[in-house]
Amino acid sequence: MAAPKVVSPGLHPQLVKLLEADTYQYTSKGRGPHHSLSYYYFFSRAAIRHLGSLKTFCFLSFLLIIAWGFVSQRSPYSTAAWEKAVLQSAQRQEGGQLTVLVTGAAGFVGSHVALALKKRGDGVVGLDNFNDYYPVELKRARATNLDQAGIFIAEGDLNDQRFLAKLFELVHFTHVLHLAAQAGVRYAVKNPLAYVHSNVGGFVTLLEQCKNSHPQPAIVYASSSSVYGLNSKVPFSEDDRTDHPASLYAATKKADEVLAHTYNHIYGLSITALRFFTVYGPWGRPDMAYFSFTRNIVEGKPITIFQGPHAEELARDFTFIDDIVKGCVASLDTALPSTGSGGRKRRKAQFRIFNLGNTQPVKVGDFVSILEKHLKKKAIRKIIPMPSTGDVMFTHANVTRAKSVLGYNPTTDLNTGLQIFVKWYKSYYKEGAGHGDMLKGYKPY
Ligand SMILES: O=C(O)[C@H]1O[C@H](OP(=O)(O)OP(=O)(O)OC[C@H]2O[C@@H](n3ccc(=O)[nH]c3=O)[C@H](O)[C@@H]2O)[C@H](O)[C@@H](O)[C@@H]1O
Repeated sequence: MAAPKVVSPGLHPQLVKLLEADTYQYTSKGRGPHHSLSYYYFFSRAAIRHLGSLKTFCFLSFLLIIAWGFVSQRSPYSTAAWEKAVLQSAQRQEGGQLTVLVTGAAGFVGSHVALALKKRGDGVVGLDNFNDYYPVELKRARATNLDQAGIFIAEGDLNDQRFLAKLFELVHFTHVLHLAAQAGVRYAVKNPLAYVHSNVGGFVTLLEQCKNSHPQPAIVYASSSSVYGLNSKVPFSEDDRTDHPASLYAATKKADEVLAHTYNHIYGLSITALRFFTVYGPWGRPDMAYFSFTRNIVEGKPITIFQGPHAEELARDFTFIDDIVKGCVASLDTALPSTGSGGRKRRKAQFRIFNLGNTQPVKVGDFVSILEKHLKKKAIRKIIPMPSTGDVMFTHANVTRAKSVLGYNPTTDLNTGLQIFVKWYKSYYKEGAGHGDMLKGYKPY
């Protein structure tokens, strides 16, 4: 088939020839190497035909150059300064053995573990999209702490393949600690697709990147106690059923576990899932009950305490952040290397699942009493029926496996942990410290 003949006023004949050849390649034989040039050519020709002058063509070209400059400005990861910051952050110090990409590094657990790794000399690069699920100022403040410790957080979305590819091209990560997620059980009713986007789409994009890397990193990632769903066998053990989730959030975390298994099975990625049990502590998440209850008690506002269908109290195996950090670090240290290369596994790779809980469930009413004691203020308690937004009645971790393989041994009871949290909360939000308005207008889900 012959290429269509076109009239192109104002263009050099050589250029016309090149463009027409390329246009032909694009329209009749699939995508040619210069197809964006062809789009531009068609667009320009149409403009010239309709507006009728070379001046118009020049003006459009000028606009295109400005627009291109704007687009490339919006990709911070294409700058030399960005690359330098990533490389510096990835440098190991004396005593450091690992080079770790921490996703969700501006988040609660991510910021704590990133600091712990950096402190012992590991190379650490953070990744976070700084979404506004809860006040971004708190994430920025955590990022400032990391920055002061020499940890750079690359800002971008996990679903952005180019962004991930660029990071992995610059740094050979030995490990990925994947903690970025759309968190929160109840918010999933309001915005289910945010969970699918981050927890499923983002996770698969990351796994794809890891599988394609040479060498492949070992992956440790955050699952959740919520995968036990309606399980009634206590305490929860890793081999218990996890096929009856009570929330869409839990369903996406369960999806992560099965997706992880697939990538381990086909591509030889070494993968460890950590089922966290209601983690709390300083620099925590404002959407969680310990944080939002504290705020309401301090401000003299009522708190809502959920109750089961037969007036039973709900209970959680609240776990202090320092214990979780130790569990994460031990998981990284005991992770075996991945075994795949070039899209195939060479041999079977490590696949592990651990509960990281405190092993001592506490009823929500008792947990509020401990808060009252440390805040030296009574809560205005409103007992309401548990809404049908995905909560489960209780959680309780069996950590035998984590104990024997990771040496995991939770040591902070709820009384001590909440005392530490309240101390942090008061110092952080005190008047005049610049953080007073950080949560203004924010309502947890
Ligand atoms: O362990 C987990 O897997 C999960 O722990 C928490 O989820 P949750 O246990 O629901 O934590 P909170 O939202 O802090 O709730 C703690 C307890 O307070 C109760 N609650 C919460 C909010 C409220 O207004 N009233 C109330 O009684 C909840 O039902 C729950 O029993 C986290 O939010 C999840 O991201 C995490 O995956």
